[in-house]
Formats: sequence, structure tokens, C-alpha cells
Amino acid sequence: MSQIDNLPPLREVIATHGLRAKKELGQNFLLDLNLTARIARVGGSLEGVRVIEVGPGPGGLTRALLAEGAREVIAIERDARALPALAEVAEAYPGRLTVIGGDAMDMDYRLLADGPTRIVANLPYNIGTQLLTGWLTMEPWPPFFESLTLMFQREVAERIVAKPGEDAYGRLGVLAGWRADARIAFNVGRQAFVPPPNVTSAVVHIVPKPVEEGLPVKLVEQVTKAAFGQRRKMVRQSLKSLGVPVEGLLAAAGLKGDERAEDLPIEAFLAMARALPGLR
Ligand SMILES: C[S@@+](CC[C@H](N)C(=O)[O-])C[C@H]1O[C@@H](n2cnc3c(N)ncnc32)[C@H](O)[C@@H]1O
Repeated sequence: MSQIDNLPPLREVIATHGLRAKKELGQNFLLDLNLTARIARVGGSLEGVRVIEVGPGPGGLTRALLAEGAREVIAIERDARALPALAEVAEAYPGRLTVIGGDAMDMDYRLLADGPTRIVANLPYNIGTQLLTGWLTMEPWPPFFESLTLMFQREVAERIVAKPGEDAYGRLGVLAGWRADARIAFNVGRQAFVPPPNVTSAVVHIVPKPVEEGLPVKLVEQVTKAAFGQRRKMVRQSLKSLGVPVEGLLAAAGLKGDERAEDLPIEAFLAMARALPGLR
């Protein structure tokens, strides 16, 4: 694919607008149109969909989302240097791109939803997990978005999709596995980015699923924080930091206490979270 619209090639956009990548903003740009189109298509057809994109930068993925048929894109970019380049994209797709100049960490994403809404982003690596945790812990659940399609470092992607017994299984895997179906769509090599990051990346696709009502995320997070805080220890020991009678928690989850957090099914963490208030 050599062209998807009448806008200048991304290398030219970067040169014209002086978008020298800044490390502190997690800037690793994607210039390959085949790759950006592939990311845009991970969640299926974009017809009629509003996409929220974090960190459009020079606009490569943004252009792919628009060219692939997204009804509209709301893009949040912190780097003011990128705004003129994005204004050109907005002009090429009249009425379909809104750029918010600001910090993605400060957004109330619910206010940005309108009809079928998805979040798609090549995330700045330094705030990726924090943003993901924010989206996965939204209330009410299922949330306003149909899906998340996100680029992470491969190691983070593995933690998101990890299952009990796997090395990468931890707090993030419990949270994602409890509230969503998450899969790695494909890996992306370092050379796909300008500049290349230090490690391989992967695109993760996450689709929320219904959960039991009335179980506060906070309680689940308290249990997983304690359990995985000392992941090599037996849960009888690691759960002590919760400051409640551990035997009551173990009983609620049908555990003996000699298990390790990394081997427990998600349901065991949920059962302990349900028992927490009664034990306080
Ligand atoms: C990995 S680059 C992706 C750029 C572009 N989407 C691409 O795929 O080529 C991350 C982008 O997020 C932006 N960014 C970094 N921190 C941000 C923040 N707190 N809020 C919004 N955007 C941010 C960076 O300026 C950069 O444009």
C-alpha cells in the first residue's frame, strides 16, 4: 500500500512539522500504511463507529482509522507540535476528526463516547498500563466502549492475556481476565517504529464481558495486590498484609493456604474479594 489518502507521506509530515521523536512522550511512530491499516481492522469493521485514539502524533494510525471507515475519530494528543499536522488530517476528512490537545491521563472518557465507541491506540509506553487499568476498572461495567485495540511492549501484552500458572500471570491478568476477553492480535517488530524501541511490541485486543454486579473493583484489587505482593510465597502468608483473618478468606475461596497466587484461578480472587467486607 503506497497511499490511502491525498495527504503527504508520514516521513514528509514528520519533517515538515519538525516532529523529532521525544523519548519522554513515548514517541515511537508508525509509518507503514499496511501495518496501521491492519491495526485499524483488528476490531472488525469500523463503519458507524466512533474511535477514541490516544496519542495520534503525526497521524499515521489516525489516517488509517479514517480511511478504514470510522464514522469519526476523537484523538487526544499532548504534544502541541503535532497539532498542525493533525489539523491537515482533519481538513482532509471534513467533520470526522476532532483533536483534543491535552493529557490522556486527565480525560473523562465516558464524556467522549457517542454511539458505538472503541478505543484504538499505539500507546506511549510510559503510561500504557496506567491507562489500561483505568479503562478496565471503569464503573459501571460493561463500560461505554465496545473494545480496546492497543499497542504495548510484548512483555506487557503477555501480562494482560496471561492465564493461571503462566509466568506472566499477575494483577493485570486477573483484572483483564475477570472483566474482558483479551488476546494478542499480532506482534510488531522494533523496526516498524521510528525510532525503534528497545523491545518487540504487540497489539492486544480486549472486549469487555459482563461481570457479577456489586463486587467492587477495589476489593478485588486489594486481594490481588496482597496475593501477588509476595508472589512466590504461599497465599496464607501473602494475604496477611490485608489485616483480616486469613482463614476466613481461604475458606471463602476453598483454598488450603499452601497455594501460590500465580496458580490461583481468577474465581478464587473474586471469592476472596466477596468475603472481604464481612471479615473487616
Ligand atoms: C507511541 S507514539 C504513537 C504515535 C502515533 N499514534 C503512531 O502510531 O505513529 C505515542 C503518542 O502519544 C503521545 N502522548 C504521550 N503522552 C501523552 C499523554 N499523556 N496524553 C496524550 N498523548 C500523549 C505522544 O506525543 C505520541 O504522539
